[in-house]
Amino acid sequence: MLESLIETKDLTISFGGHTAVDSVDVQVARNQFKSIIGPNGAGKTTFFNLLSGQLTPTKGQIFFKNQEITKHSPTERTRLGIGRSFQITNVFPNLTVLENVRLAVQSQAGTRFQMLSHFKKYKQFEEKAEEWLELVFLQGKKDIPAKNLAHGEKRKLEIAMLLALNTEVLLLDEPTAGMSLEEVPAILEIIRKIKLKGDRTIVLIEHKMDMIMDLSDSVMVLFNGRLLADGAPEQIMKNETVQSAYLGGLYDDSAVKA
Ligand SMILES: Nc1ncnc2c1ncn2[C@@H]1O[C@H](COP(=O)(O)OP(=O)(O)OP(=O)(O)O)[C@@H](O)[C@H]1O
Repeated sequence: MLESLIETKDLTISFGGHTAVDSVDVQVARNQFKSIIGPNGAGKTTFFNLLSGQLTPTKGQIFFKNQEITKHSPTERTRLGIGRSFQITNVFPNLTVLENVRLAVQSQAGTRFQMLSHFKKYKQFEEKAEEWLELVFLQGKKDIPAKNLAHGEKRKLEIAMLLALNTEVLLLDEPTAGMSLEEVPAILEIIRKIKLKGDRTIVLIEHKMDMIMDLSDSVMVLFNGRLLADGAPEQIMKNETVQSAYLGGLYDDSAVKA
């Protein structure tokens, strides 16, 4: 039995009369790659917002390493080890790509570097930032202002900034959203590299099914806020309830084809 790193129990949130996430019991094991799929409006992003602390549930609980974190703020959760991909709004547009990542490195460094001189510290932060930029294929762009990056490059920068926080868990919300088709393989490659390092637990929301099948150890399906299925990718694809939800005309199937 894999150790469960994140666990939700009866996790529920309602907005007015609408229950966006409805009694979800789910477990994510340490170093597992788990994907969340489901039609538009199924509750995927809301579920993420509950995990990362942007939203507080109406009912139910969230545990991280067996500690209840249901009421913890987003900052506390990041400190504990749950990181969520930065949105473009968290990027300083006028700072260079390298400076943005260096600041993220610095923000998690805490007191570890206190003994070093200011200059040495700065150098170490910068070297670490360069490593992350190399991993996301942005080393060639490190000296340009973040605002001058193309959309796909900004998404790579967000991933580098998330990696720089060194959290055990990475919550990735549609990293390929809004990208041109040519940009998608690079993102897939970056995520595969992170997975292969083997030291992170990754939860991914994606509409691209080939990517889900390629990367996931486990897939959970949300439908109308409810957990419809949860299991190995091949099982999920064979699951009749999932098939009828996806293929039975209950929703726009562009998500499956994409
Ligand atoms: N703050 C909010 N206030 C009211 N309703 C909300 C709020 N956030 C989400 N919802 C509703 O909850 C439902 C789930 O939305 P959510 O964005 O989580 O779906 P999703 O599965 O991520 O969809 P998509 O694939 O389109 O991103 C939707 O009906 C949405 O309108």
